[in-house]
Amino acid sequence: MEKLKIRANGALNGEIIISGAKNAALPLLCASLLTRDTLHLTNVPMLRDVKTTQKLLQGMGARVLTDNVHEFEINCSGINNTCAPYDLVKTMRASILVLGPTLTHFGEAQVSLPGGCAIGSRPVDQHLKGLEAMGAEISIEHGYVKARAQRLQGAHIVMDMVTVTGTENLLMAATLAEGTTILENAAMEPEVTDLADCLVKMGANIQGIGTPTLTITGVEKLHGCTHRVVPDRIEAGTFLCAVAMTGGKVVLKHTAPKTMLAILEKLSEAGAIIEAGDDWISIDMQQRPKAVDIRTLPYPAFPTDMQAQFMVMNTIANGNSKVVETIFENRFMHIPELNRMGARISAEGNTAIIEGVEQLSGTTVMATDLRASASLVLAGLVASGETTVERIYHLDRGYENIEQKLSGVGAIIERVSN
Ligand SMILES: CC(=O)N[C@H]1[C@@H](OP(=O)(O)OP(=O)(O)OC[C@H]2O[C@@H](n3ccc(=O)[nH]c3=O)[C@H](O)[C@@H]2O)O[C@H](CO)[C@@H](O)[C@@H]1O
Ligand SMILES: C=C(OP(=O)(O)O)C(=O)O
Repeated sequence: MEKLKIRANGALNGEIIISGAKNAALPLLCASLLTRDTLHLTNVPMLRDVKTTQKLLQGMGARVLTDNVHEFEINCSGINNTCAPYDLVKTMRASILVLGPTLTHFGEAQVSLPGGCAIGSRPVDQHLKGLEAMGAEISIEHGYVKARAQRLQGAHIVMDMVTVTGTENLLMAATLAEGTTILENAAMEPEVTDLADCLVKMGANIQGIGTPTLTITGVEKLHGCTHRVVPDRIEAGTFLCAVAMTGGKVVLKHTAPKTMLAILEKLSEAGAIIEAGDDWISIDMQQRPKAVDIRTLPYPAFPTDMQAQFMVMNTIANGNSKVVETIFENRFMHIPELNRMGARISAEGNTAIIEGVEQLSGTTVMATDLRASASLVLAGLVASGETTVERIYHLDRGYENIEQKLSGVGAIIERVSN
């Protein structure tokens, strides 16, 4: 099993290139199921979840024509199997994203139910309710969602809560449906917008992109296109938190600052000097961070995927803070591990209270989800002694070359296997 070993090495300085967003790349890859033509994606992050999606699509009959670093050409004209099996779905919940495009293009789909995971129960009822409203016949058999439809019909769907992959699934399904679909209370996350922009390039008719109401008029068929995956705002935010903790001056390149306003505002509140252009962000941190209160909410508010990283920053900040997690019911798995490193965090329900301490101390830690693992890496960058982060396969789902990127700006971090 691979681990990361980390030692504090003072301030971080230099440049980091940000990768394409995991949460955009996964639905974009699944959008290839909507056309017989080739979809050409660039700026695709080299992540475990991307490999899993590739395997999933190949298992259905997709051909990957180019699989260069950061570039995919994928063709789904030979799909001969409409099933997403449990073995792959259990390793990546985003596999549910094949449901909408497969059903609308091929008239049927079977996708293993993803089940709960470390951060919460994460049901997919809104995905299913929306597809049923569009005329799909859906049953749950032997742990699989089985869906059928001659051709989906446009419908007016009001989602009960803001769901990112739910919006993406219904959006993709509606592009080939007969008539007009209105999706209300749609997610406005930049990754949803990126998917919608790509679908429009493929010939889809979508109005209201970037708003909570998406109006999609179905077309007979979609075609191929070339699309660049939007930068990963969560990867960028994670590195900004690292610098806010260690101090120093780092420039992030290939970013999309406009998609990160809530994150950048909180970092400024913590005392960081932030500057940004169209595709770069610089952070200059010359003081101990000030504690900041956080409440996670759907975009454009503060993202749940940055909660653990801000919490770890707060552990060494000046002052006390409150972090409220409103999206997932069990997303505090990092707290016991951070407390083992000397943090003072108490949690009740969805609220954590953090008392800032001067110093954390290194030890062996592990986490059961992606961003919790990231928070432990950040803790290791400032803790005394050595920190060993175990089970880093969680990190590899969402961070491309994290140890190279951090060591490039002066961190002491290495991957070891035993
Ligand atoms: C691959 C991907 O893009 N993952 C992101 C996506 O996950 P994902 O799309 O799975 O998360 P959702 O936006 O769907 O979940 C939001 C909330 O809605 C609930 N819910 C969702 C759907 C449903 O049918 N029923 C239901 O009750 C969930 O349990 C959760 O409490 O958005 C999350 C929230 O920004 C992020 O943390 C994940 O990184
Ligand atoms: C929760 C996350 O991802 P996923 O939805 O893929 O589990 C995440 O990226 O933090």
